[in-house]
Amino acid sequence: MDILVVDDAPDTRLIIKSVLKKLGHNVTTAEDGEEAWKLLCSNDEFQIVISDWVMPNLDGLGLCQRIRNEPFSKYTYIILLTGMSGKTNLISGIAAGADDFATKPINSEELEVRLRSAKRILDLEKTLAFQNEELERANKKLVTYATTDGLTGLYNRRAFQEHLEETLLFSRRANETLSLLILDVDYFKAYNDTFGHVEGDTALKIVASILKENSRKNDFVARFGGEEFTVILPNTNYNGATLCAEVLRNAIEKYPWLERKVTISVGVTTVEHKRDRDENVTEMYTRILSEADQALYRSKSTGRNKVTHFKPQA
Ligand SMILES: Nc1nc2c(ncn2[C@@H]2O[C@H](COP(=O)(O)OP(=O)(O)OP(=O)(O)O)[C@@H](O)[C@H]2O)c(=O)[nH]1
Repeated sequence: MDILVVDDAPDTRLIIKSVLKKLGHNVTTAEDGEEAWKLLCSNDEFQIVISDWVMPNLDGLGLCQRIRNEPFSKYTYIILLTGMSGKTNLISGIAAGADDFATKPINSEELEVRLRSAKRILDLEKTLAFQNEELERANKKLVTYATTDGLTGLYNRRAFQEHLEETLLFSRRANETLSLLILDVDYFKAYNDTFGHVEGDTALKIVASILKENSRKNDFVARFGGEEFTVILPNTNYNGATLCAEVLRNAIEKYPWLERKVTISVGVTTVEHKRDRDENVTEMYTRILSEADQALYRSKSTGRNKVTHFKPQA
């Protein structure tokens, strides 16, 4: 193991170093807590620190506290050396973060036994750290699976609803305008029927990447389901939303489609947070989705490949 020995007495440093070397460890020495601290900060390989208690500059207790307050990537096992006796010292040593104690003068057998128990603890720490990392990785994967659409890689409907509800609440609090687009591929049943489902899937993937590429970083692009997509436009007013929708519609129309030109119809709604003061978030969500949907229906029924903004009934 890599061990840092800290003691202001040169004799003690030498004795401990030679005992540890005989036991097969790599040893570095420091004259006091400050020197030890510098070494620890520049080298994260030290697994164990064996430190004297009373030293000039920074003593053993102070060194312990610094190590415990610093989020080193790996656990450092600390053995405090002491000529002192009595419970009070032991308690303050443990409170400062020491793992074990050894009394001076050093006895090589005692040190060997204490290092064996240190190794057990360090191995356990390593296993725990590994398991934690694995858990974190698995959690991240789960979150990604739960919020991502498998075919297009866009956010899925669940993530969309969650994000829209959050954005609605935020925009209402901040009194900001927000817009929502619903985009639906035109005559997609015919596309599938003519070219098959695999080609249909490819077309949906292309549509998804065009939407993503032509949206701003803050816009939230999702696959709502089937051949239907949604884009949340935070802090965007009526004119801005119409412009964004036109950009997306146009980008899809202009794409050099191989099989057959694909177009989309778009429904747009803009939330000003005037009519909805008393609504809860689910009511707001349902209302604005329905508004965008009504606008989409108008785009479909008046020719497709067009953008329609929702107009509230007078
Ligand atoms: N290839 C493929 N097709 C899908 C997927 N999800 C939905 N579809 C198809 O999309 C088609 C949607 O058809 P409709 O709802 O009738 O709408 P449309 O033919 O696009 O007509 P309009 O929307 O009125 O222009 C259906 O044939 C679905 O099977 C998918 O993941 N992959």
